This record gives sequence, C-alpha cells and structure tokens, in this order.
Amino acid sequence: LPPGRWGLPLTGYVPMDIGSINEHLLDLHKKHGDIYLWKLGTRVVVFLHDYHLCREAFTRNEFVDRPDWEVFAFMEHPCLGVFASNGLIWHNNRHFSLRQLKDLGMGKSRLVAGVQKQALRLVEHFKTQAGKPAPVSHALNVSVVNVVWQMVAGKDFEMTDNKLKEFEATVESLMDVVSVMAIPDFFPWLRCFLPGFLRKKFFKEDLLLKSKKKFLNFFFEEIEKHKATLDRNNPRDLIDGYLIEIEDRKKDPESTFSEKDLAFLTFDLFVTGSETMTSTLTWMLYYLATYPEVQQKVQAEIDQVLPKGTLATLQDKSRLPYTDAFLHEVLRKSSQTYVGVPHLTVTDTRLGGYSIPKGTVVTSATAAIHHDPRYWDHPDEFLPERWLDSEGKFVSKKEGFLPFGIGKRICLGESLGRTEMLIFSTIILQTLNISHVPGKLLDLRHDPKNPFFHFARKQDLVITVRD
Ligand code: HEM
Repeated sequence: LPPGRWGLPLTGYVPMDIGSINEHLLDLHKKHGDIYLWKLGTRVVVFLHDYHLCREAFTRNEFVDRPDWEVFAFMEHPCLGVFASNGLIWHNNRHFSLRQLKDLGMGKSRLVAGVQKQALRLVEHFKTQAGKPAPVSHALNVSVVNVVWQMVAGKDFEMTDNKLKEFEATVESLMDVVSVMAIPDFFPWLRCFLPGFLRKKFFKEDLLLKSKKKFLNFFFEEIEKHKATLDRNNPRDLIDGYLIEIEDRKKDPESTFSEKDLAFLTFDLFVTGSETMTSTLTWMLYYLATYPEVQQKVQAEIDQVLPKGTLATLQDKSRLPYTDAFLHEVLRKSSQTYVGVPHLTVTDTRLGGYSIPKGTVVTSATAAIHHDPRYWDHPDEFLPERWLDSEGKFVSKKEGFLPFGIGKRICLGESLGRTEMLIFSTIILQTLNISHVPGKLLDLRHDPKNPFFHFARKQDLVITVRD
C-alpha cells in the first residue's frame, strides 16, 4: 500500500483542525511523495497528488466507481441517477445524459441563445443594485439554475420563485452539515453503538431524509406534468427524452430506466449544474474586483471584438484570448474542491508502484495540483498571462489542470460550464464594472463552514454601470 497516516485501528487519524485539509495534504505530500494514504475512521483514502497519476488512474475502469456513502446515496441503495451511481445504472444514465445534452444544444446556437438570455436578465438585475455595496445577488443562482432547468424541464424560474428559494435553502442547509453527515460513513461502528434517535440528531439523518422527500416530491411533480403532455414525436427536454427511453427499452434486460431513477437524475443535474457554476461565477466576480487591471484588459478586449454590445457566441472565443486566459485562471485559482470527488476501486489493482485493494477510496488533491510549482510558475498569483504565448495567443495547457476532473467520470457538464463562463463574463463586463467596497479588499480565503470545498465567503461588492 502507499505510505501515509494510519492512526489508530478504529479511528484512523483524525486531525483536530480538519478545516485546514489542504495543509494536511501538503504535509503528507512532503513526507511521502505523489501518492499517499490517510486512514480516516475505518476508511483508507488514497490521495493522488500528481496530474499524471490522476490521469492514469481515472481513465482506467478499475477506478470508475463512487463510494456508496450516504451523503452521495441519499439513503437509496443501489444509488440512482448519475453522480453517485455505479455499474449499469451509471453507465446508462451517463450515456443517455450526454446524448440528450448534445441533442438539446450543448455547444450549439440554441444553448448559447438560452445562456445569453439568462446573462442579460442577470445584468438587468445587477443594475438595480448599482452603486450600493451588496453581496452577490441570489439572481446569479436563479440565472444559472435556469440554464440547466431549460434543458432538463424546458422551464425558467422567476427571480422570486418561492419553490426554488426553498429548494436552494435545503441544498444550502445540507452543504453546511455535509461534514457532520459524513461521519458515520467513515466511522460505521458508530451506527452500532449509538441509539437511533441520537444518530438522527447528531448526524442529521433526519435532515437528509426530510430533504430527500422534499426533492423527490419536487421532481416527481415535474415528471407527472411531463407525462400528461408528452408527445413522443416531439420531445421538448431531457425529461421527455427519458420518459420515451423508459417506453422504448421496456423489454431490454439491460435497461435500468425508471421514473424514480429519472427523479434522481434530474436532481443530480439540477444540483451539479447550479452549485459549481454559481460558485465559479462568484469567484470570477471576486477576482475581477480584486484585480482591476485584469478587469480593464478583459473589458478592452471585449469592447474591441464585440463592438456596441454584440453578444458573444462560441465562435468568438478564439478572438478573445485574454478573456479565455482569464477564465482558465479563474478555474485554476478557485479550485472548487480541495479534494476531488471520490472514486472507488472496483477490483484489486496497482498504481504508481503500489497495490490498491478493491474497495479503496481514491481521490485527487485537486487544489494542491492547481498550485503545484512543478506545473505553475508563481502558483499563488492570479496571472491570466500564464495562459498566453509571447504573441498573446491562448495556449491550452492541460498538464496540471483538472477543474472538471479527468477520465471516465469527468464532469458531464464541462462544455456547458465553459459556455456559461464565456457568455456570462462577456455580457456582464460589456455593461458593468465590478469593484470591492472602497478601502475594503475582499477576503479570498475559503468559507470555513465547508472545509472540503473552496467556496467564497459572503462579502459585499460594488457593481456600477459602465460609461
Ligand atoms: C465550472 C463549473 C463546473 C465545475 C468546476 C465542475 C466540476 C466537476 C468535477 C470536478 C466533477 C467530478 C469528476 C470526477 O468524479 O472525477 C464533476 C462531475 C459532474 N458534473 Fe460538473 N462541474 C461544473 C459544471 C457542471 C454543470 C454545468 C453540470 C450540468 C450538467 C455538471 C454536471 C456534472 C455531473 C452530472 C457530474 C458527475 C459525472 C459522473 O459521475 O459521471 N457540472 N463536475
């Protein structure tokens, strides 16, 4: 096995300061190199602290599964949907979703028009708070959710939609306690020692079950509405496509399609497509406010390439090298998760000269790789120029860069996410300036409420309308 921290038999190594997880990983890397393990509770977690090892592992079938932790599974075994599922369910849902998202316009003009519409709505909303210090508006979440919800359910939410607000509040409350909920996944013996009512109280099992019911009701309602108006010859969105798939594959023994699975799949797309995107765009606004000289350069390029407020499309990307470089630097520097989404080995295998037994959790030290001096000069600095050659042309640098993961489970919405970043950034910067409150620089350290995520702290920005 790779070297690392074993700790004690039942507890493994539990640090007092789990909040500084990144420092622990850097320390382990210094002592043990690019592959090391950390036993947390009864679980052995292997960390890959090198881009090439991540690529090697995650492109192989042996590393393709997810652990069936309750925080992923939502107390549904086997896991449904695409994010947490394994085997045939995952395979079928991943292929179906990729095909659907492609058919529904991922990377095409129909999608771009939808994203432009949401970005323009957001700018109008930002204008209403112009000049006043305020945190990033909830309107950003709504615009981002609407891009996904249009593809999945063919609908938009209003900025003030109460159902959406309630849904988001529930997701937020779950995110706030995700590290507490994960405790029994690492210390399964606690389940035997603690009576049910204490488990529910301490590990928020009640909240998990209540939220599951709420989410499923929300999505089942939408599925019922789609069933009532379904036209097989004219599928409107992903839910229609899935309902047709259930019918068409009724007799196929390999089919895993069901209405319950559809509810989980729509949940996965809704949450993965909105949380990461909102967080990335929030970081983008924070970096713009922190580095006004970068903002000016991006605006100058946009003004030149897209005169008089012409809206950007994907074809403009190659003519916007500095903007592209800026967006890549946002992805590198913001690294959403310190630790990548965990994978699980399907069989006994080997990696980097070590044995990795079946059932081992394997993950990447993503933020550390994004700041590794082996791949990046001045890694702690925000430098869009690192993505440009001497002639100012964008250079796609793959080594050391894995914001969307890598390999078989690479982010299903990567192309959608990149499109959203381009369209939202150009439309926002054509009309608005983003600044920090005078005399008060933004605190760019992560929100300590979520030790495993690199989410931004809630702070005021000042948005003004450009001359
Ligand atoms: C900037 C935005 C985004 C970032 C940084 C991001 C990042 C990631 C990462 C790191 C993973 C895990 C990959 C792995 O397990 O190795 C992932 C998975 C996933 N993402 Fe994204 N994502 C983004 C946007 C989106 C969007 C817009 C969608 C919506 C369709 C989406 C849907 C998913 C899904 C469904 C998975 C699970 C894939 C699987 O397990 O097969 N993501 N994403």
